[in-house]
Amino acid sequence: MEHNREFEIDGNSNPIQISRLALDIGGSLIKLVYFSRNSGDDEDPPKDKVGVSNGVNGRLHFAKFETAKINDCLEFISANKLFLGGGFQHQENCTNDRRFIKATGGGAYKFSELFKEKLDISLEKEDEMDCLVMGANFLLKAANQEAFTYLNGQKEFVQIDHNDLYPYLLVNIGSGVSMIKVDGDGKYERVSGTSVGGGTFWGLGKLLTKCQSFDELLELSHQGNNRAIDTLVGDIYGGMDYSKVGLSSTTIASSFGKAISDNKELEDYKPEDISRSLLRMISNNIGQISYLNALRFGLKRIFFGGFFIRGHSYTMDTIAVAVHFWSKGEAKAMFLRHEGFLGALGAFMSYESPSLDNLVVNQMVPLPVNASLVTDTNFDTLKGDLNGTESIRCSIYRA
Ligand SMILES: Nc1ncnc2c1ncn2[C@@H]1O[C@H](COP(=O)(O)OP(=O)(O)O)[C@@H](O)[C@H]1O
Ligand SMILES: CC(C)(COP(=O)(O)O)[C@@H](O)C(=O)NCCC(=O)O
Repeated sequence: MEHNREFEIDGNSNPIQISRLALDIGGSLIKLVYFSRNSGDDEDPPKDKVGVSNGVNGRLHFAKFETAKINDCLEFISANKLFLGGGFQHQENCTNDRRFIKATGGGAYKFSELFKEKLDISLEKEDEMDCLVMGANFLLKAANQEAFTYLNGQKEFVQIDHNDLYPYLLVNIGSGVSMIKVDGDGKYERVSGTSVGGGTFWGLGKLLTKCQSFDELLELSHQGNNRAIDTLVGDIYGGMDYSKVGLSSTTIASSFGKAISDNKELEDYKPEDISRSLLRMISNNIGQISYLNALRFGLKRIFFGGFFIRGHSYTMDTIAVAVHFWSKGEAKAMFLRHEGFLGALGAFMSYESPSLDNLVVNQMVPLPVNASLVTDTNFDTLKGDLNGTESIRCSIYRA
């Protein structure tokens, strides 16, 4: 049995002690969150009011892998010995030294045997919605500069009032989309969802453009013009607005509508235009359904997470405009810097056992006022897109 073992990862010269790893194994991506206490860290541990050390400094690391390449993920965990830190054995029963990792998402069930077989690790399953909500609540309360609005190309961080956070709508855009009304810590209801999500964009986009990666497809959308394929109100109304019902000539009347009448084949359209229309169609649709659900429950704030967003300006702009348009400015779309890691963070925080490490980690959840996440100086918050393989400095305090 190896507890609190120190070892090196990432070629860093400082010994790093990994004390927690959690996974979110989704339909498209596997997300990893792990905490390291870096013994080379020159900062003093956090102290309480009377100067007693009451926490640890360290780093939260984020990484992701395509679910289809799960073997790369297993190799990463194994090569970096991420499962060897303290607390990975069942502490409440000393005779049981089964190694386990907290895991959420459908893959925690699907790949359970594979983890056992390849790494001799049991996946301790945590409910996906529980984890999403736990991760979102934690970030909204504990992390600095986490939530932001995006309108007219401007990103603006939102100061979250901890006493006025609930209720809100959490929209997680992964392979599919879940919409969750959140009323408090552990208090939520999944009120809606749609199968037209990130998997749809990537799947259809791959078929229609022959792109080989999600990033390529997203990059293409930058250069495209959706008017080449979408039918606009003006196309139907002879260049005019349909002002009586509030539709301007530039509003999309029918996504991909031009493909019917253009008498063109798929090859006649530019892949960048296809990508742009697809991204717009899906983002618009999600924005609209989200707003309708917010309206259903009288919610004014909608937080969007999930890796579909990828801090991509056009995606966020489309979603924000859809929410603004349909709500006539009443509801607000907000995005999260750690968008894709909500579930993994929730799983990370669900460890429970009485060692110091566990105690410290557990304190992150109920006592967010005392927990602060400090942004790594290497990470430019304004550029966004925490893409995986980054880390953030993190001080975790006890009460
Ligand atoms: N590198 C990538 N590879 C595949 N999909 C990606 C990538 N980056 C972002 N995505 C988008 O993110 C979606 C998955 O989001 P995520 O929140 O991880 O959901 P899931 O838990 O279903 O895997 C994909 O369907 C795709 O739209
Ligand atoms: C089944 C899921 C919760 C799985 O989560 P994911 O891996 O997509 O993040 C999600 O894909 C979803 O909510 N789909 C939409 C199903 C529906 O409400 O129609």
